[in-house]
Amino acid sequence: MEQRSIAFIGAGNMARSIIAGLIASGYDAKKITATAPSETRLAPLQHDFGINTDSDNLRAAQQADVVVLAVKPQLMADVCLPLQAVDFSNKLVISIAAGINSARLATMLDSQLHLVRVMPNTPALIGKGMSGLYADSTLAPQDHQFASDLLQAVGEICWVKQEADINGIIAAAGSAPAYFFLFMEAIQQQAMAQGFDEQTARLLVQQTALGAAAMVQANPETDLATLRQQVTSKGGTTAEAINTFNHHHLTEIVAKAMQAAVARAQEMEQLF
Ligand SMILES: NC(=O)C1=CN([C@@H]2O[C@H](COP(=O)(O)OP(=O)(O)OC[C@H]3O[C@@H](n4cnc5c(N)ncnc54)[C@H](O)[C@@H]3O)[C@@H](O)[C@H]2O)C=CC1
Ligand SMILES: O=C(O)[C@@H]1CCC=N1
Repeated sequence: MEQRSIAFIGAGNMARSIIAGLIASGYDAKKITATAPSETRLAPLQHDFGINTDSDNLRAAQQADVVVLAVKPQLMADVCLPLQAVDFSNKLVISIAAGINSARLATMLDSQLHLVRVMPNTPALIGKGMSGLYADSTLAPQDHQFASDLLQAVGEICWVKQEADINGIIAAAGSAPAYFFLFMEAIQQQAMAQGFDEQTARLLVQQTALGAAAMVQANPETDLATLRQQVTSKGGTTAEAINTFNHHHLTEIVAKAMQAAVARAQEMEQLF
């Protein structure tokens, strides 16, 4: 991919995940700078990936071709204010923040922006990310391509046609690793309650989750319900477990949880 200079404004979990994925995919570490107010976040990034770090957001943004906004949504306005001094006319801005829309970002930076909103997720750290991307029709094809390449370096991507769909991506992918971790925690806890030690319980759940996800990936023509049915022998053990999930309305619980994620993103759009 094109090796533009990139400044990550904010060096937390998500920036680290993307940086790790980029470096693993061969991106030039010297072209990447990450910023944060404290060395505690920056030193490990410099040590682990050999990238540049800077505590000065303005300098990093001014020197970069691509500015990735990767701070918490509630900090975005404060972080953007000094960046209003940057000339964004020849820069691509990528925001990974949940709940801050394009119009608001343009106001915060007081500029017309070449902007892509991206909703990644933390498995980007190991090249298994899932990112949704949105840009309006004014984005130049080469910026569109760069954003695609950047996120494809750390996993799969899908472009959405309307900005509002980014909130759907949050619910289905950005936040979703945590749902799977929660489910895995629950299985691990119950396996321990049934007598397995912690390590064995973890192995049981992690290998099973990996195997299930790999089966989904390996059988793109087979729908998820069929894969489930293949495990579920009539009158057997799985049927009892699935009946119990259904009895307690698992599908409705998931729907409500995803709707709550979208609602919170919409609420954040008003708050920040
Ligand atoms: N964690 C996740 O799974 C995902 C997070 N996001 C978005 O990514 C963004 C960052 O989230 P996380 O990485 O989880 O948060 P985080 O709290 O781990 O990282 C935020 C970073 O910003 C830095 N920071 C604080 N004040 C700053 C300042 N004035 N200038 C520069 N950096 C500053 C902090 O030192 C910290 O390293 C958020 O907007 C979130 O909505 C998007 C998708 C997934
Ligand atoms: O929880 C959050 O707000 C962020 C956005 C998606 C994942 N983490």
